[in-house]
Amino acid sequence: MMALFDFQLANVLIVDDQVSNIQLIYQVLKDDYNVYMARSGTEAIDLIKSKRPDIILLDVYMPELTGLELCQILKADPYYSDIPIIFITSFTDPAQEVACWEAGGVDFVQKPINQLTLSRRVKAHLTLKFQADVLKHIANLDGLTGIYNRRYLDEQGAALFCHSQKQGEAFSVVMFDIDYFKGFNDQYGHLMGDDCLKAVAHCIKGLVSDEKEILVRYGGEEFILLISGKSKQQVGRLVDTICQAVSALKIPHESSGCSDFVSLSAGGLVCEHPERVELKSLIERSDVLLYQAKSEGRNRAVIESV
Ligand SMILES: Nc1nc2c(ncn2[C@@H]2O[C@H](COP(=O)(O)OP(=O)(O)OP(=O)(O)O)[C@@H](O)[C@H]2O)c(=O)[nH]1
Repeated sequence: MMALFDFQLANVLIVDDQVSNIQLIYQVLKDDYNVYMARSGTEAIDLIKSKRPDIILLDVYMPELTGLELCQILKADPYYSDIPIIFITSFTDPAQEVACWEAGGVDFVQKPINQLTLSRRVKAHLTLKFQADVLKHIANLDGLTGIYNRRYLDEQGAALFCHSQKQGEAFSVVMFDIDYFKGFNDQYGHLMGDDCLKAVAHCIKGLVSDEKEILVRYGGEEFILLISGKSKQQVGRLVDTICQAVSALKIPHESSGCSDFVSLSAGGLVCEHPERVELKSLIERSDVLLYQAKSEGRNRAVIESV
């Protein structure tokens, strides 16, 4: 049977101030995973940012930043909170065990380390983590078009917006809507309507970059694109490219009052200083601009900056 997850791609981080402990754990795991090692909490934070480990094996007692403190820091950060942390402990005091659970650890391995227990625990928690990742991914996708859904917008849109605010980069919200889509459904039927939605979503997605742009299906025939770090001119060019690409699909639309083919209207707001506003208000204002594009004749984009 084919393995469901490729464990060899898993990144495992060992954090311990004692080289001998690191070496012992490394020997147990090195053939099965990508193993990274840190000798202090601060070194670990750098590796966590650059390698984004799938699991962390963390010594409880370390000078400066302790394992408990590092665990608390990671659990408080939504970006890292889902990384499972297994504490490597030598304590016998139940109160310290409680402190590890309260800090957010998922499990313990006692020193002296039993190698089989260590490797089984790591495998078990990696399996749970990968299963959770898959479920989360599926929950964030729109069932019809396969692009992200509104739930993803709520989670990751906020994260991208926050990133722009911190970096002081422009942030834009663009709303797209298929013109006269009710007429399309009435004329060609809902199944053809579904195919049209899929084709349009696929077309837009192909023009969007993954890193600093988020595309979601917002409602029935509405899509939202969030863009970080682009000027009004750049956003205008991207929106034109998207609208032209959808028209170039040449999906016949006899009930359209503005084109022979399926077309888009778009409303976009480019915010030069996102630190002064809320994402919700940008979405509302881009909706007003979309409405303006509709009332000015459809098959067009209205882009403004604030
Ligand atoms: N086939 C299909 N149709 C959908 C889906 N979701 C929403 N719709 C349809 O999309 C249509 C949206 O219609 P309206 O909101 O009146 O907008 P419109 O006809 O596009 O008019 P304008 O936006 O003003 O150009 C409705 O007929 C919905 O039934 C879907 O998943 N599949």
